[in-house]
Amino acid sequence: MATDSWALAVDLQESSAAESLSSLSLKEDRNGEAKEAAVPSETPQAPAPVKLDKTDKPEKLDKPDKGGDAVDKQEDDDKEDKAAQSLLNKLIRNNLVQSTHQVEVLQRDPNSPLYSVKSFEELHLKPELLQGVYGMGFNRPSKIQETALPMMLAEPPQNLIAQSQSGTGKTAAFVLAMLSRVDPSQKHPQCLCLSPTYELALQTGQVIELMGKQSPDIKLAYAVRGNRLEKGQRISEQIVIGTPGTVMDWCTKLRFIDTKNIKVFVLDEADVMIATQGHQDQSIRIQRSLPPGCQMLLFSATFEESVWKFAQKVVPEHNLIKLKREEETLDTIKQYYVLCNNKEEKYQALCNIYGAITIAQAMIFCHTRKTAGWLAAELSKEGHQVALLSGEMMVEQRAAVIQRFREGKEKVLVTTNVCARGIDVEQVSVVINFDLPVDKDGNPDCETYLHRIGRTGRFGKRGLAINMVESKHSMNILNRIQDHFNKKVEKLDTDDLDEIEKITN
Ligand SMILES: Nc1ncnc2c1ncn2[C@@H]1O[C@H](COP(=O)(O)OP(=O)(O)OP(=O)(O)O)[C@@H](O)[C@H]1O
Repeated sequence: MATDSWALAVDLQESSAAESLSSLSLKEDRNGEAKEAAVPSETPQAPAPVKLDKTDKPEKLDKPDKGGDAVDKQEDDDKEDKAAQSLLNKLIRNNLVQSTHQVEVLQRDPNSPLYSVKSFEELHLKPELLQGVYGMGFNRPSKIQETALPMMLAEPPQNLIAQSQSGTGKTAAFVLAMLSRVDPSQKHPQCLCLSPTYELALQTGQVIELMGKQSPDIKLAYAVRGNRLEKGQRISEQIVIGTPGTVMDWCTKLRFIDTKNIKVFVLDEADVMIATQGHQDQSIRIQRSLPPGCQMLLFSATFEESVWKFAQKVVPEHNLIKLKREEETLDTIKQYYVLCNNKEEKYQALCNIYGAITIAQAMIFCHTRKTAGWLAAELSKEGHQVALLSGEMMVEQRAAVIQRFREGKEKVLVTTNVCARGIDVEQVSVVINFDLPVDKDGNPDCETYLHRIGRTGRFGKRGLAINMVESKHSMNILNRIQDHFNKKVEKLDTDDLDEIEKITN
């Protein structure tokens, strides 16, 4: 592995979904109301069902048939159909427009070829992995995939520390790298992946299972709390995913995992990892038990000083992919704030937002369990399908709540910080910070802010983040968050329905 570092700015133009827009076709029901946007099979991801909101509906839907001249009526209908069609196209476009970013790539090996991989084919993946990728509806790699995959798959293996915005495909990138390196004929652990939470371990496990669907000989084991093995048992699965505490026990104390053949070690969501007491030390201990030459890969959406120090400790001699601060927030996520005086006013603002725009699914973040419980109850009374997720629930219960939300059984998820990070639900179009994220000293928690708003705007989709500001103090917090990311958060007057509607344009 080479040692010098150099920098390269790459223009990130994720064009695949944008290109596919032109081929979207529309289905209408008998009323002319949009039911769904049908997407041809080569489109990388299915768009969220698109609905016309009340005011956007073509007049035809509300007007009684006046009778009269059939030709005039036909012309009227045609015009209205066109208007409906163009409106729908706009909505679909808004939901799918992809983002352009600048990624700064600092790579340690000046001689390494400058890859700009344009397709998954060019990565020379095994055919069954290519099938797995396409089977998930991925057409083209995202920038982080395009940039990181050649480094991760290079021979001899190279270490990597990589940052990319929330929802840009980091998980898919390292899953592909792990699956590529496994020798299916060898029945022992070869790849070890650490996730900071039980929920994230399960979610990443699902991605491994999906992507590895065409590789039936590659098996996966979950090293998470509650998963018990017999004393003396040895894991034969080639990939192990788990949380640091359990993985450490399985590697050291219980010896279920033989680490001597591990060739890839992945540390996901490093910023979340180090925020949890004990995880940092456990991760380092696990890393030290791995054989020399094991490839180390570390991913994070943010890189505060502490994350950076930790990353350097666990990933020596690394390549580096890093974002500039102002690129950390995604332009596809529009950010607003609403001024309120108390929690009742915040609740009213929320109702006004729901009254004005169509929201596929929303996540609402509260500071305390008490507020979360109150808000969930109020929203349920209004007839919303609400799920409540908070820290005191058992991990299995939490995973079940997230799964139901993912399946769309509930449309609103009210939560404390438990769910701020990593959870991937494609249909979340709005994130509401009912309370702004602060740390235990009451200072703005910018990392958590970034993770929370990153629950929407997944993979280039458009998203809305709305912050409820309740006092001068919380305005001050928001100002500091704006300064941190060098991004303006616009004011929104939720008493003005027209203004709320505009934010979806
Ligand atoms: N190349 C691709 N084409 C289309 N969709 C993709 C592609 N790669 C990933 N996705 C989808 O985009 C979404 C976000 O991807 P992923 O979870 O890998 O992002 P992430 O960067 O790990 O997010 P986070 O930082 O929040 O953990 C997922 O639903 C995933 O299936």
